[in-house]
Amino acid sequence: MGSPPRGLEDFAAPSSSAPAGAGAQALPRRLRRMLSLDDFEAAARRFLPAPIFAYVSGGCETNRSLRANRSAFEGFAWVPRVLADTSGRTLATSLFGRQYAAPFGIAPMGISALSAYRGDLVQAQAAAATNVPMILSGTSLIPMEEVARANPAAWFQAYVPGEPERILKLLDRVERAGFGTLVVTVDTPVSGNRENNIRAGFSTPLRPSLRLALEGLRHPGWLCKTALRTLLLHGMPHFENSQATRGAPILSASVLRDFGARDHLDWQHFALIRRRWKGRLVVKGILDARDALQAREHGADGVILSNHGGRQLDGAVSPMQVLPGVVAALGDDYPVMIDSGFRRGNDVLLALALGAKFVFVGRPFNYAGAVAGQAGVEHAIGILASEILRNMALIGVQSPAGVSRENLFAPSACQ
Ligand SMILES: Cc1cc2nc3c(=O)[nH]c(=O)nc-3n(C[C@H](O)[C@H](O)[C@H](O)COP(=O)(O)O)c2cc1C
Repeated sequence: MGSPPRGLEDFAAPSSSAPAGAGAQALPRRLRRMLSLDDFEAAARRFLPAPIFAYVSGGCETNRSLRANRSAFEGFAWVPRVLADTSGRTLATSLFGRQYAAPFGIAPMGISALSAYRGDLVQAQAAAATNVPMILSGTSLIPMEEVARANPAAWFQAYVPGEPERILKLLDRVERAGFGTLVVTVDTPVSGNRENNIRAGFSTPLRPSLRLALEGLRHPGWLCKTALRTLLLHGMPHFENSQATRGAPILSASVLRDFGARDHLDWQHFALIRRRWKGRLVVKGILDARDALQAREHGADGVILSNHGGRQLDGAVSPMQVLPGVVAALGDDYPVMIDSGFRRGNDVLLALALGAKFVFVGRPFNYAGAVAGQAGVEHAIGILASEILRNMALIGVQSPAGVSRENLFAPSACQ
């Protein structure tokens, strides 16, 4: 213990194509103490005003799904193979015809530029530098055009508006901005009951209050490096990307958001999107194999199994629990991706062993951007990548795609 995490390249076999990120360069001191993704959470808890930390970290109601997302991994165990010569192992992973440097990417997170200075850009640039995918949230605060310029390979996530006309206008804007992959999030017909946010004094838009002001003053690092810097250099942030035109400001006395009703959306709306959107189309927020089949039948190029990080339906099953059934229904070739609760390289490998093609990670990258900007996100990516690379050697496989149920103890238990 005590030594800083070694950079990814130190762990990579010479022939492996690993993300750059936390490579050979000396790490800033504040990052040397970040040995695992959870360390970023502890650092962000200190750095961020309590209402903002609560918004990022929280689930909803009793946090049952939030907890289940972590405990879902407990039921699996590896049976490693030995003397398997893994010296040539690589993290390189193909998805949608593109080779990424690792089998994971950054999940879409709304208002990331509130916790980290230019948060969406920071995530996009870190993803570009390390060659992993990053999904820009539809409730982000930096114009999508700017993020696409910084990372032309970034994906865009939409909470599609309720009216067909507004859906089409948004799609046209996303296409003009240059995004090639659209992710449609479908687990938010209404917002989850985030009473934890209310208790912590958080709302969107943020309402100015004495409590918020005091919290800002008690966190001078965030106040100066994120909040005031943003206001001085870029003005009041707005919801930039929820629709074809700029939306409401993030700080406003009125809590009215301009998203409108979405609980009437159905597969016909999705069919409309498919007809208009010529690029790659991914559905995020699926937990039932029947919905995954519907998505494929309606022309989706892939699905992301997700319970929204435990932020929507409290008690929703963890995606890891339904993954084997969904993969069985869709077959081994269809891109089934997954998120919610992934914190370790081990978690990523478990999902791949059960048939997922790719994993997305949310909160840790948000925390990493908050406490250390782009370098922080790159370091977090490097940590996760090095954990996967190390465990591949310990399990005895050459590539992330090389793990399978055969590497798991009692694989029948996970059907
Ligand atoms: C702060 C925050 C904001 C989020 N905003 C969005 C969003 O705008 N769109 C979306 O599809 N999912 C959103 N999510 C869900 C994530 O994309 C992802 O499903 C979830 O965070 C994965 O769980 P994890 O944080 O445990 O890795 C958000 C999650 C968090 C933590």
